[in-house]
Amino acid sequence: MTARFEIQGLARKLRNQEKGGSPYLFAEVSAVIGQPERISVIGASGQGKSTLLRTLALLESPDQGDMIYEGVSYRKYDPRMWRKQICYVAQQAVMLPGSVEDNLRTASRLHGGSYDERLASRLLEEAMLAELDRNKPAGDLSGGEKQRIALIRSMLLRPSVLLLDEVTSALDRNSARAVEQLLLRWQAEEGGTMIWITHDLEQAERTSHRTWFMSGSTLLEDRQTAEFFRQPATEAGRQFIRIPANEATL
Ligand SMILES: Nc1ncnc2c1ncn2[C@@H]1O[C@H](COP(=O)(O)OP(=O)(O)OP(=O)(O)O)[C@@H](O)[C@H]1O
Repeated sequence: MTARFEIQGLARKLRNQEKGGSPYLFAEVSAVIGQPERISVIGASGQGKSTLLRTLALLESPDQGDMIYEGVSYRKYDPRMWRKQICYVAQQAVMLPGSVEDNLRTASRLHGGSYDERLASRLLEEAMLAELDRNKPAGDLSGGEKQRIALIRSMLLRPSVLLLDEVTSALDRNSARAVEQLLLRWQAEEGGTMIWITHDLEQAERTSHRTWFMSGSTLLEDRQTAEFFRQPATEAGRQFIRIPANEATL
């Protein structure tokens, strides 16, 4: 089977390397995504998770390695076309100028697609934003509202790979659960891949089949989620999810 999305030996160098330390924020990151998948990305703060996802979306350039989407290297892609397929949703949502409605429409317009009004209304409702005044200036929204509008704005592009950077971090528990359900439904219907950074390990277990654990400047474990949480393969993984070494094999 041809891989849909393949990452080969991806590396990002540190701009200011500390003496004696690794010259890389991350290196030798390789993975194959052969079919639509739900992947969670976990690891301690500062391991380069956001930078990895931003690199996958070509918002930053890799210093080494390759990324191949449906058989074509990123080097041969128009970055705009790449980002339409592989779309990054930031933790700190940035609103475009104008109203909520302008924000929802602009992404489709910028990417040369048509605006799907019905899908927009459905996603707003599922994200518990049905009552939101779409004429309101987007800059006046709360942090949690902005986060959901930014997510929906990206989903309206129907990307094949959705890169989610802690997209429920500003939400209360009910809204976060609603967004989880929205994303799970979307993935089941659209058949796309989600790669989702989260610091909420229960959320990772609930929402993903596969887990990437970043540690020691690389993708240290790439495992089925259930297996990873039952028995990490590395001491760093065990410590991260706090399983004592003598219990991990039980
Ligand atoms: N090329 C680079 N050189 C030096 N520092 C960098 C580079 N790219 C990113 N950083 C810094 O490295 C740190 C970790 O990056 P990043 O935000 O990707 O980690 P993270 O694992 O997502 O962290 P968190 O879980 O706290 O969000 C950040 O302080 C970031 O500014």
